[in-house]
Amino acid sequence: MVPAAGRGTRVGGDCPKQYLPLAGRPLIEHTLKRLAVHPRIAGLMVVLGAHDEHWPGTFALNGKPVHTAIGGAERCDSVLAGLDALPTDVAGEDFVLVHDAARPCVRLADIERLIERAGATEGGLLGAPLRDTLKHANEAGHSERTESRDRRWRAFTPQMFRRAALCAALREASRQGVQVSDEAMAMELAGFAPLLVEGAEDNIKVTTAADFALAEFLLARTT
Ligand SMILES: Nc1ccn([C@@H]2O[C@H](COP(=O)(O)OP(=O)(O)OP(=O)(O)O)[C@@H](O)[C@H]2O)c(=O)n1
Ligand SMILES: C[C@](O)(CO)[C@H](O)COP(=O)(O)O
Repeated sequence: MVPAAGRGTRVGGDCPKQYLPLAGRPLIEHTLKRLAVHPRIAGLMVVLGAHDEHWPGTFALNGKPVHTAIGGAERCDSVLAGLDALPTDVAGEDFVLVHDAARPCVRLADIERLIERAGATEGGLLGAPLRDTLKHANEAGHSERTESRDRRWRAFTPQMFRRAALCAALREASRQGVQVSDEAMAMELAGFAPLLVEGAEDNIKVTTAADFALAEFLLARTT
C-alpha cells in the first residue's frame, strides 16, 4: 500500500511532489516500479488525493494489479482508507506493506529482509539506529541539551503488519484522538512491539526540493 494523497507543501512546486519529475519520470513511478518488481509483493494499492488530476488511470505493473483509493486529511487517514479499500481476497491475516510514495530509493534487499524477519513476528518496519548526536533545541534555535541516542532509531517505510490488526490499531488511535505519524506508532499504542529491521539509510523520504537531487543520485546507484 502506497499513501500518495499528500500535497507536498514542504517541497512547494505546482503539483504534489509525488508527481514532480525525478530522473525524467514522476517520482511516484519510481516508487511503484520498485515495489512491483519484488516477487513477494502480490499487488499495489495506491491512495490518492481526492482531487488528484495527475493519476494516469487504471493499469497493471509487472503483471500485478494497481488498485486505488481516496485518502484523507492526514497520512494515517489515507492508510486506513487504503486498508478498507483492499480487495476482499486480502485476508485479515495477510501482511500489508505500507510504503511512502515519497521514498523511491527503497532497496529490494531491504524489503526482502523486512518480509523475512518481520513476517516471522507480528510485523515490523525498516529503520536505522541514530548515528548522529541528538540535540534538543530551545525556541531560539540553540542547543539546550543533548539527548541520549541509545536505542533510538529513525523509522522508514515499508512498515509491514497484518491487515486486520493494523486496521484495528489505526481505528483505535483515531478514536483516542491520536494522530499517529506511522503505522508502528498505532501498533505500539495497541500493545504490539514492532520489529525494527535495519535498512539502508539511502531509503530517503523526498520531503524538500533539495531531496530530489539526492534521490536522483541514489536511484542510479541502488536497486
Ligand atoms: N494526507 C496525506 C498526507 C501524506 N500522505 C502521503 O504520505 C507520505 C509521506 O508524507 P509526506 O512526506 O509528509 O508527504 P506530504 O504530506 O505530501 O508532504 P508535506 O507534509 O510537505 O505536505 C507521502 O507519500 C504522502 O503522499 C498521504 O497519503 N495522505
Ligand atoms: C512514515 C514515515 O515516513 C516514517 O518516518 C514518516 O513518519 C512520515 O512522516 P510525514 O511527516 O508524513 O512525511
